Amino acid sequence: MAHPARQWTLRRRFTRLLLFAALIPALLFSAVMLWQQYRASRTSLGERVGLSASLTSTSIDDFMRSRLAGLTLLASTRDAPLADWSPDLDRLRQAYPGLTSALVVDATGHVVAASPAPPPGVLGTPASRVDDRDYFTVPARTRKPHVSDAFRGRVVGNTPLVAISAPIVRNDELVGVLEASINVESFARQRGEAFRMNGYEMLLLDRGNHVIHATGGLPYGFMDAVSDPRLTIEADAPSNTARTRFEHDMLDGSAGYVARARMSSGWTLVLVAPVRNLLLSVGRNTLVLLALLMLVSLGVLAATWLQLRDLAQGTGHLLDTLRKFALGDPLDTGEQAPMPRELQPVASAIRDMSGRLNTAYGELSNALITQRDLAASLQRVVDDRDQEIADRTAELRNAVDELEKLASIDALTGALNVRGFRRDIGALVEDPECEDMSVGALIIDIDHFKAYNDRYGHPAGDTALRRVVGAMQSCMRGASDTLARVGGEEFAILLRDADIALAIEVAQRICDTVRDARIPHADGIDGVITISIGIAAQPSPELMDHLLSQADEALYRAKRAGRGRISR
Ligand SMILES: Nc1nc2c(ncn2[C@@H]2O[C@H](COP(=O)(O)OP(=O)(O)OP(=O)(O)O)[C@@H](O)[C@H]2O)c(=O)[nH]1
Repeated sequence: MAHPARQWTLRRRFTRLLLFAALIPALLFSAVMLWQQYRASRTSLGERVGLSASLTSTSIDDFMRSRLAGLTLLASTRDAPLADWSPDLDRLRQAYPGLTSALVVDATGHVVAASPAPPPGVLGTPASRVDDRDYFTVPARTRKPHVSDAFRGRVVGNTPLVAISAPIVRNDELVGVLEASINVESFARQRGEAFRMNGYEMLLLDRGNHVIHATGGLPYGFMDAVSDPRLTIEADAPSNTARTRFEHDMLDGSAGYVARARMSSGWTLVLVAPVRNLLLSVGRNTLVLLALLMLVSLGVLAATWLQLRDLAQGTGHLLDTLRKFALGDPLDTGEQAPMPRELQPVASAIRDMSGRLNTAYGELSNALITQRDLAASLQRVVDDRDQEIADRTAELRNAVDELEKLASIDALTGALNVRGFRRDIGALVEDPECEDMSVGALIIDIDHFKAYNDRYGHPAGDTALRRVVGAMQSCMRGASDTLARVGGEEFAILLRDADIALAIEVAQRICDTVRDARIPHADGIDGVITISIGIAAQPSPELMDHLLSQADEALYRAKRAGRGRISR
């Protein structure tokens, strides 16, 4: 079975083409680009986080070194008794912002001067002993400046602190330690917030891997011990060297880069950069790209739909024009109609075609008129010929009928001859309406006709024959009776619808009429021509030869009985 042709529209096909030929490749291309961008960004993130860790650790080191230099200078140059250093401590704190407090500790670990000034009565008490703090014990032991681990203030406040300290040595003897506490917030918070704004987390660990500072995204507080080996760095690592690794399970399961840098103070700076932010960035780029693609596609679709609409209007106008032209209207390809220039050649072609069609139509009409005239004249000739043939046929038929008639009639007497008689008998036998019709037959012979010819001559014999026939015909009932000359002076009469009685009646009348005609015949009966008649009849036209034979036998009997009579 033939399938109907598939229907499609330019707009739907163009939409599919745009989808398959442009949008899907664009999406694939975008996916590859975004994947490459993600890979490059990931690599770049690793490099950046390492560099940032290195720079930040150096920056914090510089911060500490600059303050430690001031502290060392003061510790090595001041000659006044330790208890009188409070004004120097104040100046030191003014010169180096970020110093929360400054202390002068004697060689036994007692605070002897402080800035800001402690509550009255604190100095000189056990509460002012700091000989358990590393910022005292280390410089006292090593006679070198020192940067402490994290601790909380005891004498002045309870804030998260680190300390820098320098030994006070006079004449090669330790007389005390100059110490300054630095609020961790002063050098760590701003840096940490800057990193957080970029999606990083910052962790600053002291030598014992206790937290000096941790940004809000990390699960650590001040002085918490950090044992995660991915965040710490071995003790013998050189300073200012960032070590960056990619870890798969950081910060609540997110993967990310971890950069660790050992500082000259012995602290460790850790930066964690989760790639989740990269994924968010890639996701944002993806959304922007998709939105851009969508806008471009919608723009292309809108432009194409408008073009197709204009094209459809133009072609629709041309089709209307052609339809009207086909219905007989004059052609108007729309000089005024809005039509794109691309369709103008089509309109021009239609105009040319219509011109040729009009010319061809005119020529065809003329040819049809000529052909119609020719056909009419030919028809007239044919009609004339037909009429002529019909006339000739009628004449021939009449001639044939005449010939037929002549061939059936005896030329001497005008009665039917044997051929005509046989034809009548045949028609009677064949006629179904005469199937049950009784028929009678008379066989008639002129008596002593040889003698007549002998006495009066043959021409007189012919005349006598014609007179006898005339007499017999006068006795017949009409068209239903047939008279035929079946021999030289022998006749037969066929009587339709006649039984034997009627046949006898007609035969007797004929016999009497011929006698009464009184045609002189000196050798005949009573001096006139007489006839003898044999009669037969039967109830149907069947076996006509038998009927005629019976009549012939009856004639024989009439002759033998003396002639001039009838016999059955
Ligand atoms: N004039 C003339 N004579 C004819 C014609 N046809 C036949 N005859 C004659 O008719 C005669 C018939 O004679 P036959 O047959 O002997 O019979 P018949 O003399 O009539 O004697 P029966 O019939 O016995 O009374 C012959 O002499 C034929 O020549 C014809 O057309 N014209």
